[in-house]
Amino acid sequence: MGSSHELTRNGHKDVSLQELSDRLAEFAQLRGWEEYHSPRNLLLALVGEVGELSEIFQWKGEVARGLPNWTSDEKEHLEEELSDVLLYLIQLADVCGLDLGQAALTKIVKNARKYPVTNKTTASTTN
Ligand SMILES: Nc1ccn([C@H]2C[C@H](O)[C@@H](COP(=O)(O)OP(=O)(O)OP(=O)(O)O)O2)c(=O)n1
Repeated sequence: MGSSHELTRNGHKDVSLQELSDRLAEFAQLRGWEEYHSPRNLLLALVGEVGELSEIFQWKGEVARGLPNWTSDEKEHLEEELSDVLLYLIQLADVCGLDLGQAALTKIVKNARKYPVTNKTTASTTN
C-alpha cells in the first residue's frame, strides 16, 4: 500500500504534510528565523495571508467551481496565496507540537458523527 507512490488526480506525486513540514523547518532553520516563528507570530502571518487570499475573490461576485473564466495568471496567484495559508498553518501546528494530519482526520470523523448522512443529503438523491 506504499502511500508515498500514490499519485494525485493531476498525475503528480502525492505531497505529505510531513514533507512540507520538514521543508519548512529547514527553510526557517537555514535563515535563523526559528526565533520569530512563535505560535502568535505564525498565527498573525496566517491571518495576513488569509486576507491576501480573500482579496483575490473580493468584488468578483459569485465564482463558478473550476474557475472557468479565470486567466492562468489569476489561477497562479490563487495557488500562491492558498499555499501561503497552508504553509503558515502547518508551521503553526508544528510549533504548537500538534500533528495536524492526525488531528484533521480525527475531526472529519467527529464531523461525520455530528452530521449523520440522511436520505436528503446523499449524493444519489441530490443528483
Ligand atoms: N518569516 C517567514 C517569512 C516568510 N515565510 C514564507 C511562508 C509563506 O509561504 C511566504 C510568505 O512570504 P511573504 O511574507 O513575502 O508574503 P507573500 O509571498 O504573500 O508576498 P507579498 O506579501 O509581497 O505578496 O514565505 C516564512 O515561512 N517565514
